[in-house]
Amino acid sequence: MLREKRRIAFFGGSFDPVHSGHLQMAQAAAEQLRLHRVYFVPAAQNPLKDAAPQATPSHRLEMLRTAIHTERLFSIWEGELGRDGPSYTLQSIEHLERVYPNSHLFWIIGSDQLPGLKYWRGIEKLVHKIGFILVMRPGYQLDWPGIPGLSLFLVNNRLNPVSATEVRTRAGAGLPIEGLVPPAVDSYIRENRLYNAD
Ligand SMILES: Nc1ncnc2c1ncn2[C@@H]1O[C@H](COP(=O)(O)OP(=O)(O)OP(=O)(O)O)[C@@H](O)[C@H]1O
Ligand SMILES: O=C(O)c1ccc[n+]([C@@H]2O[C@H](COP(=O)([O-])O)[C@@H](O)[C@H]2O)c1
Repeated sequence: MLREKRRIAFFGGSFDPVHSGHLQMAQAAAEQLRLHRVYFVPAAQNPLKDAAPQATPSHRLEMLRTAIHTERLFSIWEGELGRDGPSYTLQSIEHLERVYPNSHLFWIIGSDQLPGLKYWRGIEKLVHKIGFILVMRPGYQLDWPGIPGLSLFLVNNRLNPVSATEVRTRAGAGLPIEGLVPPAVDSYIRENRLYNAD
């Protein structure tokens, strides 16, 4: 009997910190695209961002671990944190396609990433290796990027306006971040005084 190919999604991000929007989008993608697994991929450095993440790689990783540990389908791939320089997705996928042969590979993005997608390194090659799972983000419409060969799989999600910037700003100002991040991440930020939280 022919076995169904495994459907594996990678969810790249700075996760500085991971927040409720990230978790909801991964859950919606997993359900609607019948994913066998979702790997969160913390980036060392987004190639298109000037600023480095505020929290250290080990704090961002620990917050991810604490946020997903009860979710059966979720794991973390730490490969980008161990690489020097910008975290190019193509470089990650060229490695991952060897680790997961005979699988359908996907990369999850929010709709704010669409306008910049054509600037990703080797995007013309990347689109033939993976499908992009697109999650709408308030304020960012479906702006078709016009990249030949691009496969976009649209998730029907409840819009969530939360951003990591909002979490960092509120934590820095001593305001509550309850509901924006899982309770364990909230405690972690306070205990470790991240983002100047007291
Ligand atoms: N609320 C959200 N709705 C939809 N997509 C989101 C949302 N938050 C983040 N994303 C997507 O998740 C991925 C990782 O995002 P990232 O870790 O940079 O969080 P962020 O909230 O965008 O951070 P920052 O505010 O620091 O830019 C990106 O593809 C981004 O588009
Ligand atoms: O490969 C590229 O050129 C590239 C350019 C921009 C963003 N990315 C990836 O997109 C993901 C989103 O990053 P961020 O910082 O917006 O959360 C993260 O995994 C980045 O490494 C990748």
